[in-house]
Formats: sequence, C-alpha cells, structure tokens
Amino acid sequence: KNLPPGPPKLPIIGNLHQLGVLAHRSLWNVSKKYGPVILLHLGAVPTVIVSSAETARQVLKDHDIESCSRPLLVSPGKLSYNFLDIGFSPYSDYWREMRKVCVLELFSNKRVQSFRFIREQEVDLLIDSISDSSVSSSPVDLNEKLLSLISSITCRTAFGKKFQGNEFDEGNFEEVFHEAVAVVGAFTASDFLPRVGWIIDRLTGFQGRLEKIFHHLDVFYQKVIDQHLNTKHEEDQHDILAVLLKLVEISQTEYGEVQFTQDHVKAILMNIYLAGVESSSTAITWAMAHLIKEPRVMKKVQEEIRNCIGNKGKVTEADIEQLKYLKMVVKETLRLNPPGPLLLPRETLSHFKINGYDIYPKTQLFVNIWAIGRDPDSWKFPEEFIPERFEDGSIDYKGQNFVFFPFGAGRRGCPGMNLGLTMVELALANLLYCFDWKLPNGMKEEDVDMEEMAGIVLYKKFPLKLVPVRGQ
Ligand code: HEM
Repeated sequence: KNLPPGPPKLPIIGNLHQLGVLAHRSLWNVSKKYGPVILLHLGAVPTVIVSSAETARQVLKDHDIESCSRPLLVSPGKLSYNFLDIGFSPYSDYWREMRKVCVLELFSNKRVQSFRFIREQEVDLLIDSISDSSVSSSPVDLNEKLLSLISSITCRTAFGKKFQGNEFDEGNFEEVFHEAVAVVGAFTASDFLPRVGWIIDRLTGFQGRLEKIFHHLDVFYQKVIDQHLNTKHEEDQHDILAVLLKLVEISQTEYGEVQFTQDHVKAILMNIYLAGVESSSTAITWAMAHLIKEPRVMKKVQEEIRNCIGNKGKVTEADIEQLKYLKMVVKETLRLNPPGPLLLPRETLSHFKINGYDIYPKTQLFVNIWAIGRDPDSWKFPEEFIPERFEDGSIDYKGQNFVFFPFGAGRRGCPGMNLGLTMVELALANLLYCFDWKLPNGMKEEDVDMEEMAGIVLYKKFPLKLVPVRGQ
C-alpha cells in the first residue's frame, strides 16, 4: 500500500482533535506540512483531504465516478428520511434517478425563471425596509436581513407562502430551521466512533436535539403538504411543493424506478431549504464585508451599476447580465469565502490513485476549496480582494477549472447553482444601486472583522452592521 502521508493518530479518536474549530484552516495547515493529498483518521473513518487544483482535478474529473458517493452520516440520514434526498444520499440508481428528476423539474432554467417575480418582489421589500433605517441613519444588521430575504424567497418558491416568526405552531420558524441547519452541519460522535459514539451523542444531548428537530420539521412539512392537497384550486399552485406532489401522483407512470412518496417530498424540501438559504445569504454578507473594506472596489462596482441602470429605480434580473464587474465581485467573494469550504463530504466506491497514492473504497473524501482559493501557486496576492483577477473571463463556475469551483464539480456538483447565483447577484446589485454604505460611528475599514464560523456553511461570525445612505 502506498497510503497518503498524514500526521500520527491517537488511539480511538485518531486525528479528530486536529480538525479544530475551523476544519478547512486546520487541514490547510496540515497539508502545508504533508502535501496536497493527506490521510487522516477521524475516529474509525479513514479520510483523505486534497488541497490543490491538480489533485482536485484528479478526484473530481478523472475519478469522479469512483468518488461520488456520500458517507451515511447520522443527522443528514435522519432529516432526509433515511437518505431519500439528493444531497446526502449515497451514489446509487436511486440517487441518479432522483437527481435527474430534480434537475429537470426543480432546477431547470425554465423553473428558476418562473420564480423571478418572487425574487424581485422580495428584494423590493428588503430595499423598502432598509430605506426606513436610512432615514434614521441607523445601522442595519446585514446578516439578519439577508438571511430573512433568502428565507422568504425560498419559502415562497418552495411552499407557496412565507413562514416567519411565530406563525408556525411548532415554534419560531426561523429558529426551527436554524437549529436544523446547526444539527445537520455538526460533527457527531456516532459518525466516527462506531461502537461508543451513540452513547456520547446521548450523553451530550445531541440525539435528543436531533429527534426533536426531526419531529418539528416533520409536523411542519405535513401541514404544508395537507394544506396543498386540500386546496381546491390546484392549478393556482406553482410552487415547488406543488410540483413535487404532482410527482407523487404520477411517479409510477413517468418516473419508472423511483416511486415518489410524501417522505421523498419532505426530504427534497429539506435539501432545498438547508442547501439554498444559508449558502446564498452568507455569500451576499461576505461580499458586502469585502466591499466596505475596499472602498476602491465599492466605488467601481457602484459606478458600473448606476451607469448601467440610470434612473430606473431598481435593478432587475434582466439587467444583471450587463454587470460584468459585479459578477467579478461575486466570484472574488466565493474564492475567498466559499460557503462550502470542504464541499460536501464524499465517499469512495472503489480503489484509485491520486498523485500515485492508493485511495481505497469507503474512504471519506474532502476537497479543500478554501485552501485551493488561496493557493499562491494559482493566485497572485491570494489574500487580497481583487475582482479584476477574473477580468479575462477564462474562469467560470462550471467546475472545469480546478483553481475555482465554489459549487463543486462532477456528478455531485451543486444543482442549485443558477438559482443561488441569481439570488446573490440580484440582491447585491440592488443593495449597491440603492444605497451608499457607511461604517457605524468611529469604525474604520480595518476594524471590520472577517472572522469565520463553521456550520453547514462558512458564516461570517459577527454581524455585519452598516449604515445605509439612500443614493438614487
Ligand atoms: C451561493 C449559493 C450556493 C453555493 C455556494 C452552493 C454550493 C454547493 C456545494 C459546494 C455543494 C457540494 C458539491 C460537491 O459535493 O461537489 C452543493 C451541493 C448541493 N447544493 Fe448547492 N450551493 C448554493 C446554492 C444552492 C441552492 C440555492 C440550492 C437549491 C435550492 C442548492 C442545492 C444543492 C443540492 C441539492 C446539493 C447536493 C447535490 C448532490 O449531492 O447531488 N444549492 N452546493
């Protein structure tokens, strides 16, 4: 065996202690010492981490089929009704069929376009609410505002209506989903310590949290499903849930292998909310944080938008294509702060080699795109925010260029990329068009902290509070 190198491990926990609070950073440091392919043991689970463009290409392109499964993790398994979703489900005929159906029915350009009016309406509401703060010159908590924006868009798109605050009987809607996000993104003992892990998860209360959140979500999904089924004017329903319920009706005739049930519907709804909301809202927050720290870039992108839109009053989705520099700002943000810094964990299906090292089946695999985005071999001044580096247009999002692929690549790449980018670009463009932004009293650009917090996505740890000044 020619196994990849890695640091020595401890009994039982292996290298778990080396993950630290921000695993992508700790793993980057380990790979600086041992090279771009390293082997760690997370408890009992052999885990390979690749951290260079070349090794990522080998995994996601040359060996995509050998490495495109997912490990059977406890929390995602529970919340996906035993892997009936597409994000956490292992590679199988079932997953292939489900992904095909979802890409066709839920993530197609046509479907994304059909929800355009919802995105534009919700962005208008956001701008109105920020305008109120601009009158009183009070700071706006952008983390909170943007999470609420993307949550509202997603709820209306997925369920046909917004659920905010206490309108949801099982508790505060945002809190319930926030807890679901925390639970699904957590490293649990059962995933790494097969015999004793479940005892630890019981003792720490994790198991109880998981059961409780599963119950709350299940009651919620069932309610919205029942409401949909009981609505007389079915033709009025154009949301994703209506599309999914239609699939339940016709699954046997049209979708051969997969027999769609209400549990499948619930699992997909979980994917859409959990995968879409925090990743997109967090990307906009990071973009605003970089821009406020870099007045040169802020000025340039605002000039582009304002010159292009003139006095129209707002930016619509049709305008976005012309905003080339805005697109570069979004790319540069996703290079430095990819919402999924290690992608989602993969699991290998068969033996293959990376850089000559043997990778065996049932190995967990992480691709450290956060490290690849800061690799000095690929990027000049990697720590600096310079959108112009994307000027020549040679680097796109399609997962073909392995120096930059914030949506992953290959078979498991993000199917919600177009939807995510559309929401990010539209919201950001309007925030920049409608307002000038200032730091609260006494703060300087260098005081804006860029500390990260790990979860299902890489959050900005502290709220970004900025004062809006109404421009046009
Ligand atoms: C800025 C926004 C977003 C970013 C950066 C992002 C990023 C990612 C990444 C890195 C992965 C893992 C890819 C891999 O393992 O190779 C992923 C998977 C996924 N994303 Fe996204 N995503 C975003 C928005 C969305 C949205 C809006 C949705 C749906 C509404 C979505 C749905 C999914 C699903 C279902 C998967 C699992 C795919 C599979 O395993 O087959 N994402 N995303």
